Amino acid sequence: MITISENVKDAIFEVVFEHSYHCIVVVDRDGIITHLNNSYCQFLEVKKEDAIGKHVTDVIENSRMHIVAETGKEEIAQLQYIRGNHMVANRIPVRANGKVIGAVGTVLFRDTKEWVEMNSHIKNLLLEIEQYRKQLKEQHGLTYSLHDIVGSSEKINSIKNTIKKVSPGDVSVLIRGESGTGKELFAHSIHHLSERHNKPFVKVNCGAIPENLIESELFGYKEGAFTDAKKGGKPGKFQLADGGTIFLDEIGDMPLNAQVKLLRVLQEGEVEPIGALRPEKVDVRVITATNQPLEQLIKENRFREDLFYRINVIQVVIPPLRERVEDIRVLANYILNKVTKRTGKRVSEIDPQVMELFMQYRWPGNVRELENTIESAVHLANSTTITIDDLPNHLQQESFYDIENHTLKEIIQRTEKQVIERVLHKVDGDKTKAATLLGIGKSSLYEKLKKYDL
Ligand SMILES: Nc1ncnc2c1ncn2[C@@H]1O[C@H](COP(=O)(O)OP(=O)(O)OP(=O)(O)O)[C@@H](O)[C@H]1O
Repeated sequence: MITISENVKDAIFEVVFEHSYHCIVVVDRDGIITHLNNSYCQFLEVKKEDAIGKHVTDVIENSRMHIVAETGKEEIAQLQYIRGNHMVANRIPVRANGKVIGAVGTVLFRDTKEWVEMNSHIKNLLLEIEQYRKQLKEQHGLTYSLHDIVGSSEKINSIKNTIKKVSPGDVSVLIRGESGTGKELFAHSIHHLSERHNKPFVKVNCGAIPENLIESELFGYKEGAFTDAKKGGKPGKFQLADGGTIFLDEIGDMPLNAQVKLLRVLQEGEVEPIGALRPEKVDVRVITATNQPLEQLIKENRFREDLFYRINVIQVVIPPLRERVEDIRVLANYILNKVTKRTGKRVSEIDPQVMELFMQYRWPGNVRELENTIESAVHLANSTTITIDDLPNHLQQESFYDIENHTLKEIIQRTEKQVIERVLHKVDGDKTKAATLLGIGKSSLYEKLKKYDL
């Protein structure tokens, strides 16, 4: 390991601190300024010797440095209004031997002009990227492939293998699974791996189209077919997907009359637009998805049995997230990475306690719910780690009392362990303060720390 002598360290500090164009301030644990660089002095129009030794709030407007020095929670890219300007401030706690001993603050843009210029530059770049994305999507009509399906469980790997086998060719695939399990993602992947990959992928949510419009949406209409019909008519989703794949989501919600027409497409390869004199040929692969018990709908005469056999040539069943707990860790980290890249927030970790909660929770909304939970936690997080406090209340509570899988004793012990961990975190590991807050004796706290290996 290379060791750097104290002299060299001082020289580096001098260059970074004094010759930086950014404004830098350092405070101690009580919020007293110990260092203020020349850039900051000039900007504030204060003399260094007058500022050092004063409380930071007496020298810098709207400062929160003293708060960061107390809580130990960093604050990144926060707007701070100083001397008539909106600045971007970063406040980072300084720790020694595990304790917060102060904080360093930097201000990135000394005037709004620099800031506005930088902002509009970034906005332009983002717009450009968005434009390219749109073009790509228009050309290919799809966004996901098998590589985007994350998971390490046996179940997911076996589904991926099935997908690889059935993707080439035109066989119809029925994808079943609860909401948010990734049915659309798998449908995209099948298209991506098929010979049709550079032709359109068209998604139709059968549950979202009013019953009286579904036929014209799916099969189109001809000019003059009805009073409000557009001049020149309108192609249906099947015509738009010609040569490619149509993904019929929520197929169980399709009305019976549209089911008859769909069967015809599957049997004859023909669609009949409303008002057309004769059917039109289309070449479309059909992938369907549902969360409904189609067999039950057949018994109730709400779904055609002959259609069921046509769409159900290959069936892919995606298990709910709670039945493949092994995927949760890898999915959560993948989603965290995706969200932070998109938002630019510096949150890089998920607290082990949170991960434990994620593994216990039942995830009724599956991967979509996990995505939403992590996205909101990233926005709420005050540090680089997602903690329990950043999670929605219902999740904290429900997972605390998972009565189906744990005895009362286990729940009480886990609750006790989690409460102690949270209190210790709050008081920065100070055991005396923790015992007082918990209302127990210090020796009792030590016993519990030993018991729970904390
Ligand atoms: N295995 C996975 N790896 C990565 N992302 C996933 C995975 N499964 C689901 N997702 C993500 O979860 C979200 C929900 O997935 P998707 O829309 O495909 O679910 P769905 O089953 O079609 O839901 P619904 O039935 O409500 O339409 C999407 O943002 C998707 O990218």
